[in-house]
Amino acid sequence: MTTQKPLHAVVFTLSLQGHVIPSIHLAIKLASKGFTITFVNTEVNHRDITKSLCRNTSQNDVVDIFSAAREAGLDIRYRTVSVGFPISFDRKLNNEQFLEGHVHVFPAHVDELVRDLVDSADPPLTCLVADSFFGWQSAIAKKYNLVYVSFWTEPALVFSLFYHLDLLQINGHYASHDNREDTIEYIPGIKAIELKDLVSFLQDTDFSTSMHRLISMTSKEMKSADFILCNTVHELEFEPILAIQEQQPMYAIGPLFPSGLSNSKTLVPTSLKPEFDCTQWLNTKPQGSVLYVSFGSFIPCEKKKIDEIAHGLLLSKINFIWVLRGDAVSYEEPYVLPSGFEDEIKDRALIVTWTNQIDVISHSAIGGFLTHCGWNSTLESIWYGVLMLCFPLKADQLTIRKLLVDDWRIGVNLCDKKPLTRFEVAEKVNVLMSTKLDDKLRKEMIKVRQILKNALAENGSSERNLCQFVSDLKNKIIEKV
Ligand SMILES: O=c1ccn([C@@H]2O[C@H](COP(=O)(O)OP(=O)(O)O[C@H]3O[C@H](CO)[C@@H](O)[C@H](O)[C@H]3O)[C@@H](O)[C@H]2O)c(=O)[nH]1
Repeated sequence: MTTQKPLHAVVFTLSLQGHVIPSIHLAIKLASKGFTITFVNTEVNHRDITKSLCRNTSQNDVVDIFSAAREAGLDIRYRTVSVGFPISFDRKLNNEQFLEGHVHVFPAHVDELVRDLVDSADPPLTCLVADSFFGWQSAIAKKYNLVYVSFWTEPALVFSLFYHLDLLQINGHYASHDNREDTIEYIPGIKAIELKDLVSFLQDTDFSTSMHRLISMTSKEMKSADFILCNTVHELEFEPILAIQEQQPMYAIGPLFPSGLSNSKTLVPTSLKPEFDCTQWLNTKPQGSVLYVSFGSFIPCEKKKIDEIAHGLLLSKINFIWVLRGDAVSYEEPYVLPSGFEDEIKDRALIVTWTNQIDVISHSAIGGFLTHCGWNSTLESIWYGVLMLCFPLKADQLTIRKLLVDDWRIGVNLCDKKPLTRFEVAEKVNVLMSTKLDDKLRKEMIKVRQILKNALAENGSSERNLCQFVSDLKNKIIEKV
């Protein structure tokens, strides 16, 4: 039996910038393969995207972020869902409460929306695609007889760590009070990883928190997915991918970027904050002379370290753009730069609260990226061949640093010697910015960049994997009806 109607998938994303961006690009990719997509943004994401576009709307006005995509011929519908808190609820200041609601209250709102789609959508809803970090996907998919696709926005290596949480636990490397210094060599598809390179949450000694309940649920949810989509590239991470594929169908379909990257003003707005345009300033700077500094969208850094980075940038004498969020060091109090800093750097630096990162790192004036090693920033930097000075803060960033510096050798560690000093910052920035074309680091970057480009080329691995996924999904749906 074949189905004539297009596949209809509902896509759910988290209220986090680093997850919304790849989820939107995934939705566009699936729609471009003929899917009907209902993309569900949280109300908070929707409000922030709308605000960042400076539209004059009230909370109830639904500005459909996919309208241009639809005009371009894609069947993407747009809905919003409450996460169970009033829109004014500050997630950053009440994280425990938020995570509890995420697991216990949010699912009721999701259920209501999915039920409505199941009852009325045309073409009929057949598939639920959701970020892997929810706790309710498999139950809702099962209830409505939908195929469940888990979407992983981080490297496959990190997926594998969460997937094998039970192994880590049995061996005393998770949820254990021993601070063992061993190298972990028993996870299928991971040759060796040191404890310090595990995702920060897996190194916690207090695992009674909501975050740890969520981690445990995530690990279980992954195993009940019909399919797993991962924003990575097979050739870069084939060992963990092949090991997972022995258990479940996993497809590396990354990097998930705006369609037609040459024009970063994509069909669909993805930014949760207003963007400051840096391109005019960059146009005045010589090629490769500017360091881009950004630590992602929400994790704060210790004030002492940010102060050392500020002084180190001063000492380095390098041009730089620094995305310094108001909450760079704390959600309670805005960060204040050392006195006199802005006067001293005014001819060679630009400090902004948010920008269009792709516009910045694709600019020829950029010569390096001081990054927190978020996975999106990492993929974007590789795509544009920008060398990275790695300063992971938390979460998977510690593991991504290992990939960049130890495995692929395309990044430099910022903090080798603890504590971080301004002198180390200045020294490493200068080393990074003076890297020559024939240096090993740059040669390795060219190779890794080519792997990413090949993956997205016609008949490249990510393209093939996506087509394979669509075909396997169709078969699964036929099996289900
Ligand atoms: O001024 C800025 C700064 C960032 N970005 C974009 O924001 C995204 C940031 O994503 P990422 O680099 O992954 O960092 P986080 O926001 O910290 O992302 C979270 O989500 C990622 C994917 O799951 C994880 O790898 C990170 O550790 C986690 O903190 C990227 O696409 C950037 O291009 C901008 O557009 N403008």
